[in-house]
Amino acid sequence: MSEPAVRKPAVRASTTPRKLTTPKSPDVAPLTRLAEQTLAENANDETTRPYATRDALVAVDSEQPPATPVTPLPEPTIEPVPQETPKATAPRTISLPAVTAVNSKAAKSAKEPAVVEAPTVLVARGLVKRFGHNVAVSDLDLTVRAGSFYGIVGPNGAGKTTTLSMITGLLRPTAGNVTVHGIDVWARPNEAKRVMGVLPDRLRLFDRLTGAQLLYYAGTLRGLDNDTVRSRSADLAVAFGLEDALNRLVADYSAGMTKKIALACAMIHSPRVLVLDEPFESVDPVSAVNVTEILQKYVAAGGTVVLSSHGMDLIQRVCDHVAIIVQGRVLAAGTIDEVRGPKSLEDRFVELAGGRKVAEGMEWLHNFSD
Ligand SMILES: Nc1ncnc2c1ncn2[C@@H]1O[C@H](COP(=O)(O)OP(=O)(O)OP(=O)(O)O)[C@@H](O)[C@H]1O
Repeated sequence: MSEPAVRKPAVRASTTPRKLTTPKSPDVAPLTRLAEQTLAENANDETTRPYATRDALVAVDSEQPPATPVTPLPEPTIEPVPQETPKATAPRTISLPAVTAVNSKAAKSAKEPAVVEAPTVLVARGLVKRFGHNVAVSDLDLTVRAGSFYGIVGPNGAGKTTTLSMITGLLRPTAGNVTVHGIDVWARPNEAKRVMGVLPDRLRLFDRLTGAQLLYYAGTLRGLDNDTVRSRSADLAVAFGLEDALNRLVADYSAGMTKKIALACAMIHSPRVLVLDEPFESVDPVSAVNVTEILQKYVAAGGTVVLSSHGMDLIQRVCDHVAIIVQGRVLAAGTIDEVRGPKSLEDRFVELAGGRKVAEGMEWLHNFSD
């Protein structure tokens, strides 16, 4: 079968694969190695294979298949992707509120110029989504650059999930267009989906499979061979703390475990872009730290993460860029420091989202019924 071709954009890893320091947590070491190796390998691979298919990433005990035997799925047919120069898309400047003071952390500021210089990997222009009379997303623009850790925040019902669903080819826009790595998501959805790993909101998994089977299914669907799927599944299980759960049905997983196995499925083919809708929802603090570290190293190796979250502290700490969406529109976008100005991101968010509401007329709640 001929290998599909996807044009490799210039990302930081393509020139000088960055050497990562030994991770603090031994749990994420295998995945760190995986991300580093596969991204560097992809970047240097001029035959432009969409997924890294290393023969032996990490030593795997082939004597330890998933407890429930898995019938290998037939090799999926993957359409060749024509070599194509991505359209030079001039990023539209989203007007930012005047920033009078910047309270930047040295480390964050140091990496921002590199991100700003990087090529665009995700461009959304004029996105609109109407559900009947309800306009969920209204003329929304978004530009994400390679190697960026991009946060999307907004109040409930702001249109974050709707936006991410349109970006990832899961929900057809009423108007507008999206390109990922120069590929028009809605004109060439199969090609666009190959370069993305997606964690949708309220994802319905095939939960009558075990975790191992689900990972196997995800990896095989993405065109990985048996050995690679097994080795990566083992790495991902360790990284997400799911080793002991791999042989249990996903239906019996807790909410956080389900989120983590879905996240693992999104990452197994080492995509260039990860689009994650509320990846930390229900995830315990220790796992959240591990997941964050994995994503940070993925970004450091040249990957791009776009995630939505209600965790302002997390976004401020982890992301280099943020967009605040309110009522389906981007009200502010840019580096974290540009958007928040002299305030905390949370205060800026609350201000843009309409301010805090003072709860009045709730005296009945203080007169207990018993
Ligand atoms: N399938 C649908 N049919 C009708 N309306 C929808 C549908 N999906 C979303 N909406 C509406 O679109 C708007 C945006 O919803 P969306 O789920 O994108 O918000 P969100 O920012 O992700 O919210 P949250 O933070 O609560 O997850 C809401 O008014 C919602 O009711």
